[in-house]
Amino acid sequence: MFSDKLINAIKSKNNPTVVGLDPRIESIPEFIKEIAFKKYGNNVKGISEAIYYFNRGIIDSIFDVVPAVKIQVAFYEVYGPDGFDIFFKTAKYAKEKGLMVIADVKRGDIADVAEMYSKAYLQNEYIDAITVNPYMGEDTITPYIHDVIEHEKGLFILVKTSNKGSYTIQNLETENGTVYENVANMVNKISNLVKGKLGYSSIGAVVGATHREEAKILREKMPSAIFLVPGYGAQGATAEDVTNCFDENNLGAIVNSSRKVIFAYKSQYWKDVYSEYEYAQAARSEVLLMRGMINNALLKRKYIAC
Ligand SMILES: O=c1ccn([C@@H]2O[C@H](COP(=O)(O)O)[C@@H](O)[C@H]2O)c(=O)[nH]1
Repeated sequence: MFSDKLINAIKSKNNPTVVGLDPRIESIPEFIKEIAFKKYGNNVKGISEAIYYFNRGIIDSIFDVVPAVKIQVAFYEVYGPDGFDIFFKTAKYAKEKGLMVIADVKRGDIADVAEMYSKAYLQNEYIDAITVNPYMGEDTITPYIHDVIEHEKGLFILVKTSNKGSYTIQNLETENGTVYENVANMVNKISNLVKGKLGYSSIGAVVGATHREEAKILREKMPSAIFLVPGYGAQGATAEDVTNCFDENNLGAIVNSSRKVIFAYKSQYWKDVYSEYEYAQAARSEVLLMRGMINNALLKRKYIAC
């Protein structure tokens, strides 16, 4: 079952983080673009191949220390069929390296269309889980559950997103609490249908790292859901901010960082240590730093609670 596999991978790597493969062509090292453009031209094919070369470097450098990667489809979709091809090739490459693969596709549509999305992603052998948008209602989530069970896949449902604008709709008060609390109640109900041996569900929630207080409420509302937590690093959230997403066993959450890890070689912190040729080593150093910071913050929280 997806949840057992993910929790075991987090435990064995002692690392509750996921690296986001959100490649922006302008931030990819020049040497990679030169190679790819020379071979394929400075066009969507050349760009897609540059992205694939870049992703492979990152994956080779981090696969032994992180449990999973999250691939944001928008950065591939933008390059049409060539980009889409690289999206699935990246998923395959990561999977073959033993990583779990979360496809961040944020789908949401009426039930019979959702069934097609489910087939496209949850029935793909290289994808372990996807993100979905529940704001069209519970009936639009139901079609994915069959594939979650049948193919042992995972689902992360948007509950409280990391962006500032999430307040305008998700924090609206209703007679039964905020909108996001209502969505959390729905996720909790659904997640209880698919619990693994370790007590966690394969149906989890997306909870932004940028909302410390909301995370506390949500952790209580969805005790068996694994939280996928974006917003760490580039969006400003810190290791202390994410601790409320974890349960009393310091499990039950996986924190994503995309730009800050994959383009670490360009950052203030690492730019004098690594050249562009060493972009992948820089990513590894950044993710190890992130692991250390989060694990320390979790330990500190445990000691304070004792
Ligand atoms: O609430 C959400 C849900 C998803 N995301 C995704 O996470 C990454 C964040 O990238 P960073 O570079 O680490 O900021 C990106 O793929 C988003 O689509 C999110 O940010 N917030």
